[in-house]
Amino acid sequence: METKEEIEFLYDLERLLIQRKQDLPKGSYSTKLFKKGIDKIAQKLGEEAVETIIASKNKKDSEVINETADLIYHMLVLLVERDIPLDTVIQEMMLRSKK
Ligand SMILES: N=c1c2ncn([C@@H]3O[C@H](COP(=O)(O)OP(=O)(O)OP(=O)(O)O)[C@@H](O)[C@H]3O)c2ncn1[C@@H]1O[C@H](COP(=O)(O)O)[C@@H](O)[C@H]1O
Repeated sequence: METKEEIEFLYDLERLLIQRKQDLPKGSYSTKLFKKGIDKIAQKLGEEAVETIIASKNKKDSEVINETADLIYHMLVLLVERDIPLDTVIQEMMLRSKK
């Protein structure tokens, strides 16, 4: 299973989202979310979670994968909005795995 490249991609995306939040370039969906703020971002995360749940029950794997990708993207946007590094979440999960 490939892991390093995929995890690196998530960190690259986190860095890109931090840039989006700082620069707010036009035509960027992330800019739109950062301009609207935490209420909109949290709402989108909730919607994507519900869509993932629905897909998991009666849809093809490809739809579950699509919805999960939307969910993870919006989760990263939420973490960036809150200035919480992805690292700190992963470190919390690593702590749990040692218990
Ligand atoms: N991974 C994603 C990603 N996943 C989902 N989405 C967007 O999330 C939206 C979800 O669709 P919806 O129908 O729920 O939302 P909508 O109707 O477009 O918008 P709302 O009015 O509901 O907010 C779509 O517009 C998708 O394009 C994403 N937008 C961006 N990225 C990544 O973020 C990077 C930066 O993107 P920009 O900020 O757009 O340049 C891209 O290169 C990608 O790697």
